Amino acid sequence: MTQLSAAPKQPVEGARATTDSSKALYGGKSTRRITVRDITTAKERGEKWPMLTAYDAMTASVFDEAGIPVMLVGDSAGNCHLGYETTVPVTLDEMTMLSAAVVRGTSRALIVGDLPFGSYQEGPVQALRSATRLVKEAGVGAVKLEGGERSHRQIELLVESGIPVMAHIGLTPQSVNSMGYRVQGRGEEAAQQLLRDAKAVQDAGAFAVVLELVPAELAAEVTRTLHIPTVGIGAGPETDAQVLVWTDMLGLTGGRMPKFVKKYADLREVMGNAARAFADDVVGGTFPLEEHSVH
Ligand SMILES: Nc1nc(=O)c2c([nH]1)NC[C@@H]1CN(c3ccc(C(=O)N[C@@H](CCC(=O)O)C(=O)O)cc3)CN21
Ligand SMILES: CC(C)C(=O)C(=O)O
Ligand SMILES: [Mg+2]
Repeated sequence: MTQLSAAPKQPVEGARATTDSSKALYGGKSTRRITVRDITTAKERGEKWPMLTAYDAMTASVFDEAGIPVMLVGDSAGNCHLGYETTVPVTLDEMTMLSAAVVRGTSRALIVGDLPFGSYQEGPVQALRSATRLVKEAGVGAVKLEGGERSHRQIELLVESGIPVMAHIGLTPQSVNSMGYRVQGRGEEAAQQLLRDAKAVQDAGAFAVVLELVPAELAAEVTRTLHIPTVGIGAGPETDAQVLVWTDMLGLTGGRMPKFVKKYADLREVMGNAARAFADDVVGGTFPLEEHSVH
């Protein structure tokens, strides 16, 4: 991480207190990495927390310094970072490389690596082999996989083996070819299935569960029912945590956004303007100037 080492790894004492977006989770003092246990006890204290995706070391270092306590190396890297249409083609090799970069770019956040499609569906042994790569080669502190009841055996073996698991139920994008991108849990039967999925992943030992694109009232009920934290995306305001895809919330993704996205900046415009200004300068001969030149 030589390129990034110019930025202080351990922020100077005092500077952090006012800028930290998650003081409570960090206890306002510790410089060690957040652990799964910190996340669990946050629910007992009634603290909400933010999670963002990250796919590279530099972006992750920005969020780490901003005090984001948990980062997900999401397989949304497929469409947000690698140029695929969906998350389906993403490979375990790609997730390992991106996860390693995010771990190198951070010193405080808990890093969760997403297991990509095809790396755990064969069964618990395949799941353990894949998760072990993310833990050993990339250094993630936890992994995430999609599916409730259908993935409970995978979750059990990973947890037994010492790998913390974040589950993911509701809309599970790796199943886009069979379920589409539709709201899940609407209607009594679908709501009961979501509740069964939530209990199944908790019983299997997951330390947290993502609820994606489910009605707010149902997400609130799941959050009250479970003792593990719920992480919402398009799941209303009552979940214990919220996650957004970083390129969506910073306005870089472009195109039509899902309804649940809040855009906190327009990096697409900022970066486009900068690129156009550079191009104009070069074409017009106003860059470089004398001050940018060596003799
Ligand atoms: N850029 C990006 N942002 C995401 O949040 C995201 C990804 N990519 N890729 C992986 C999954 C896929 N996700 C998606 C994809 C599409 C919709 C979508 O079209 N939602 C509609 C609602 C459809 C309905 O009403 O049933 C919307 O308008 O919100 C939602 C989540 C969430 N994840
Ligand atoms: C949307 C989140 C939960 C995710 O799985 C991803 O970014 O891949
Ligand atoms: Mg994902």
